[in-house]
Amino acid sequence: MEEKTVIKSMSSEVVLSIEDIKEQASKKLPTVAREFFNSGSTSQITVHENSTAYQKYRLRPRVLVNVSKADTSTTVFGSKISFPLCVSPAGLQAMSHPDGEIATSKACATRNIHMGVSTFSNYSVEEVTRAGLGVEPIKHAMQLYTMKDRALQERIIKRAEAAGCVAILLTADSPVLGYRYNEWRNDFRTPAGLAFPMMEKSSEQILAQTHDDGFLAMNSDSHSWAEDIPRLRSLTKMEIWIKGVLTAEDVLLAREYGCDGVIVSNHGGRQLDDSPATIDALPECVKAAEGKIRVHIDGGIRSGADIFKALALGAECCWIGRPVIWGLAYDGEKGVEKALQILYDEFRRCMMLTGCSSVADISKAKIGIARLDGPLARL
Ligand SMILES: Cc1cc2nc3c(=O)[nH]c(=O)nc-3n(C[C@H](O)[C@H](O)[C@H](O)COP(=O)(O)O)c2cc1C
Ligand SMILES: O=C(O)C(=O)c1ccccc1
Repeated sequence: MEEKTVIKSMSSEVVLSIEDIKEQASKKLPTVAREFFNSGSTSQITVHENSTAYQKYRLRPRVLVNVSKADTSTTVFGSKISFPLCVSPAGLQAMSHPDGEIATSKACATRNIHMGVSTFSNYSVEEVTRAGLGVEPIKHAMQLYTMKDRALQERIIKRAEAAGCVAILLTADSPVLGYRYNEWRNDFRTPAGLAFPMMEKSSEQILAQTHDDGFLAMNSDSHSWAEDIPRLRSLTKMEIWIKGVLTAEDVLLAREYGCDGVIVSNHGGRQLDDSPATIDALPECVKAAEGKIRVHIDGGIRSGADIFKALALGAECCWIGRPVIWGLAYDGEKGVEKALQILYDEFRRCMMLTGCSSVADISKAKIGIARLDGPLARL
């Protein structure tokens, strides 16, 4: 009787995986917030496939390799991070936990990884960068939209640069928001009391609009490579990355326009549904990059093995969105720390068990494609 009680309480409380954190978050978040965070657009094809597409890859371990000095670290934005992961810019983090992006920045500093700051952050870029000043200060990248109000966009750029951000992540996949049933069904609005300081908007102004209308009023759908990239280049010394690339064609354009990197991303399946899982778009993007432009990836990454597979397919670094939001809902800063710790531990063990002593050892030779009708297909 007593033993059973112990086992039951352990199984309901022990949080060991990102899935566990998601489950804990689901218990804490109101339905409207949970649906806003977790959903993709229209039929939910892409949001789902972002994660499941990783399952077709299998690992090809090498044995009897001395991995006693396995080193998971890598360099991103010219500075060393503890493993190849950064946190994607996601707006409205204070809807998940009151400490929002401040807690995320502190957890990133504890784990020594970089962080993207959304234009729709509930805390200012100055506050968020300050919170990341740990033992080894981490780097922040400012996420930017192609905005209608160019003067406001310019103020955001200048503030980000002055606050110490090292890169702009230009979100290029959102001339309009994706078609999101949950937001309309729930008449989704930013909760009272939350502000968007980078948008220079108060809680009252925000409440007057739905998310969809607010976005429509803000974002420019007349954006273009030729108009926007040279303009941004003239405004800042920060690196310029294009977030939302899914094709070789756009990687070639990013190269042509002198961008520093691309993030292969479908916005976590929230924009164009039926676009490919990012891990499936990655190979053509890496090929088109020819090592001349950096290639990162986000979307659906939920384990250390997923990070390993993305690196094996040529990504230099991975980013995560929802796992951080779930960590925040679960336990604020500690919850994000936990999510990052899980991914770090899983990635490290994955490296060691596949016989990799450094991130540079992770290559195509370490993975294959599982087939129902035959042996593992080599890449
Ligand atoms: C709640 C939420 C808010 C987001 N807000 C932004 C944003 O403000 N700007 C942006 O470029 N991407 C935004 N994204 C997309 C993320 O940057 C990222 O591409 C995506 O979450 C990665 O997929 P994952 O959540 O499956 O890890 C958001 C995603 C979510 C889930
Ligand atoms: O919902 C999103 O995907 C997104 O990009 C966003 C934009 C503004 C506020 C919050 C999230």
